[in-house]
Amino acid sequence: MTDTSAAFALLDRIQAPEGSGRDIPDAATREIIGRAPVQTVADLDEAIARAKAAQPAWEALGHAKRSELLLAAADALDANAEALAHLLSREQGKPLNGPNARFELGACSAWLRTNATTVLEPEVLLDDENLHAELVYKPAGVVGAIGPWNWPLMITIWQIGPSLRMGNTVVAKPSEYTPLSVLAMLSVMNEVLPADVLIGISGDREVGARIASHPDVDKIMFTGSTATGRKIIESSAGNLARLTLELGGNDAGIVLPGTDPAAIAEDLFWGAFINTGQTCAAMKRLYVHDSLYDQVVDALAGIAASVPIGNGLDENNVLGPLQNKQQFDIVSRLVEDARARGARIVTGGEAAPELGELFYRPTIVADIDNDAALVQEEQFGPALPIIRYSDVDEAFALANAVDVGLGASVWSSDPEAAREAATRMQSGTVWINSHGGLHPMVPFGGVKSSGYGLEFGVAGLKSVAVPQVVSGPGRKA
Ligand SMILES: NC(=O)c1ccc[n+]([C@@H]2O[C@H](COP(=O)([O-])OP(=O)(O)OC[C@H]3O[C@@H](n4cnc5c(N)ncnc54)[C@H](O)[C@@H]3O)[C@@H](O)[C@H]2O)c1
Repeated sequence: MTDTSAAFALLDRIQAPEGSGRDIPDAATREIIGRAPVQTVADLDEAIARAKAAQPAWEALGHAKRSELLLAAADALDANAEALAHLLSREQGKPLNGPNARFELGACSAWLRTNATTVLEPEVLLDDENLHAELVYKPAGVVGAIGPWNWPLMITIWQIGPSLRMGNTVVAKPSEYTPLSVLAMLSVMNEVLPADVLIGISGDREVGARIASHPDVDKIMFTGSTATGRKIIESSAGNLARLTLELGGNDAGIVLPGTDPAAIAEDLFWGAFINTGQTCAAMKRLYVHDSLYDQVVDALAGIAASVPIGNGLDENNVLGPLQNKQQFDIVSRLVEDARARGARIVTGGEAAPELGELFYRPTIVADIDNDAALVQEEQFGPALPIIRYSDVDEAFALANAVDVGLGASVWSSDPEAAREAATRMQSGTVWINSHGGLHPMVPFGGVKSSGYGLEFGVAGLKSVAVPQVVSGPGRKA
């Protein structure tokens, strides 16, 4: 096990005084690692008032100075990356190694640097004899950022980086499952940012609901479940706050005929099992052509049965526990339902209590009907149902026959066929021969009930701005 003392030093900055707050367990061992402050709606109101008061001066600093400060915040994150990764690993459960905690910290500073250096220029709409019209982008004002527990640091950065870059101030509420690592990260960034530009608030859903309905919140960046997204739409109706909603998904992958299973097996596996499957844009169901079905199932089962799983602080492990009991129960229930329906559990399909209370073995389920709950619901865990198909059109029809559309993927040895097939997927993003890869300059967002609005790149800056048309005399004036 690695040394966690630096992580505890960060924790001491933000946790509630002894005898108060809410105990937060280590996801793997269930030991209590710290106490989350329990802030109230009154605390939130006060935080929003401070953020509102700080906004004009932050905007007035200008792009160059804000960029400089955000780059300094990214440096501060890098300097504390190892400590934050340890805290994240304990609280969230993801291992330090693999595409997990250290990877998440690396993504945080990379995204922040891209935000800091991306420029949103005014757009000239018309420039003729009579009229010059352009669109300029101004900060929305105060942004309320509400995040989930699966990639808590990275998703918080996705929400706050563009917001700060554009001159908004931010009140950020982490999930009640992972408040400590997010508050610690914000405290590191606040070493270099002006006071009240970025305020963390640790509260429950009541506090989240108040952010959504608060008259002084101008923009809400929400990432979480579709059910909560719907509530936020309702709560924000009164003040018409602008919304970016990144919601749940049920991503499909389709392996087309003529693909080499050995060449894609590792990428298929990580496309589904990254972060123990607790990833919004992880592959949650895989459709494989009859001609390759057995080979793909065997290859994935071989990886699933041998991948190192256990406590995230052990450098050997690359998969950890489920983050919380609720999620553990959902995955267990869906796999049991598949078993009861006669699906074949090729590997896994059971808890791993010798590793800890919330560990579940990576699970491959074959010969499963498309209408099984494990296929139709967002299982958000380490279980991949693999559905056999013989007709490509039918595979696309089944893949699209859900009410969500976040990511999707098409796998083929023929790049032309893959490109042609890709656009048939009803999803915000479709990847070819990979699943889930994101880039800070490439927009990301969902369609259907996976939400609306885009994050990342220039589109992400627009989403935290309000456009204004400036219209004046044309060239002949
Ligand atoms: N589309 C994406 O980019 C993306 C990314 C990550 C996770 N997700 C989705 O998030 C879900 C998992 O996250 P979760 O379980 O933390 O989601 P959740 O909806 O339960 O909670 C998310 C956040 O909303 C807050 N909240 C709860 N009720 C609220 C209310 N009435 N008003 C305002 N805020 C409220 C919670 O306190 C938490 O901070 C999955 O469905 C996953 O697909 C989506």
